[in-house]
Amino acid sequence: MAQPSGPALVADQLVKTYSGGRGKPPVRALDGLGFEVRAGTVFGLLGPNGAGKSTTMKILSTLSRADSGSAFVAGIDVVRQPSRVRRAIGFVAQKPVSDPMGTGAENLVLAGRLQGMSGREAVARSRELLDRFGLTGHARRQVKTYSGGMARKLDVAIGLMHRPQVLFLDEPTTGLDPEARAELWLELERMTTGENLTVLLTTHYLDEADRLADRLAIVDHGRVVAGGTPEELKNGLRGDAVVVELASDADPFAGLAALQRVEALREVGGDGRTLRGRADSGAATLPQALAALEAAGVAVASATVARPSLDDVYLRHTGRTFTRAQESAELVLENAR
Ligand SMILES: Nc1ncnc2c1ncn2[C@@H]1O[C@H](COP(=O)(O)OP(=O)(O)OP(=O)(O)O)[C@@H](O)[C@H]1O
Repeated sequence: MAQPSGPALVADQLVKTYSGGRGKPPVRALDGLGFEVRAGTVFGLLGPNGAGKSTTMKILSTLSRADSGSAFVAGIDVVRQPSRVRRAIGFVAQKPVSDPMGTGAENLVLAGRLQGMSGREAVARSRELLDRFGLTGHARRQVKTYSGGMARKLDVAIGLMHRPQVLFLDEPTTGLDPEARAELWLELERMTTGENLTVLLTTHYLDEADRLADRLAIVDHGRVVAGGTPEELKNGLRGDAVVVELASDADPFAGLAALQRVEALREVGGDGRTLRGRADSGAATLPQALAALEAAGVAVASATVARPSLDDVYLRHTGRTFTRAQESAELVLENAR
């Protein structure tokens, strides 16, 4: 039975092994992966290529079956009632689904009709979505004339035609230029507030996860290695970096001694005229650090506070930087071809 008050998505102890093919060992794509997503929120699965994000999405959207474990969408068991799950979800795959020869409006209406909407209903909903995604002026143009960003927005609109409760977005901005990415982010933010949707998003862009996801699971080798809001994950690293550049005539030793007296600052150290420390709240500690330096008569040239990034979080939980993990995953895929 559906449990509207429960989590919108549940993945519990999912295991999935693919046969490696022709003498190669099997691939354990999921190794006990689990998470829960609250209704009306955006949940991000963040991990490099091959981490198991798409496999998870396929299992939750009934396109694939787990070897063991369970999964529920809007309280519905994906194995027991797959057709009910399909009605409750929209799926925006990495590859475009629209017909390039059809217009934007035709594609939307067709998608609505395929989902069982009446002609009138489909036209009304398509107009609403064209407007929401800023495509009204292009509704009568063939999709083959659309830019990458416009085609992507249309794909998302197609996924939303039947007003799903849960939308799956598989790497929505891969392949888009930075400007089109930023624009799609804005649209996605608007969409989640406007439609009261639950969104499961996979991405290998740290900035995308940081910007769009209310909560995140960092996935590595088929397991969730860390989870929380982007802020919680970054705060888990215990502190912002406070960096002070001293003026050329300042005494670095006096500066160091002054900073060591600031209670909120830990791990104080220096490299030439650059002094640094960590603080739970960099913004609150920076004025104290500057006051301590001034009182000690040490002149400052500049000062900055840097928040820990999701890359730092990734490094902490997987032992390698995200960029490095992504590069080695790409190398493995290259060699497998
Ligand atoms: N149909 C399949 N047959 C064999 N191995 C597969 C299959 N699909 C996925 N895999 C393997 O399972 C692992 C997880 O793949 P998955 O596509 O879920 O990862 P991902 O995190 O979504 O990566 P990507 O960002 O590249 O889509 C990888 O090692 C992949 O090569």
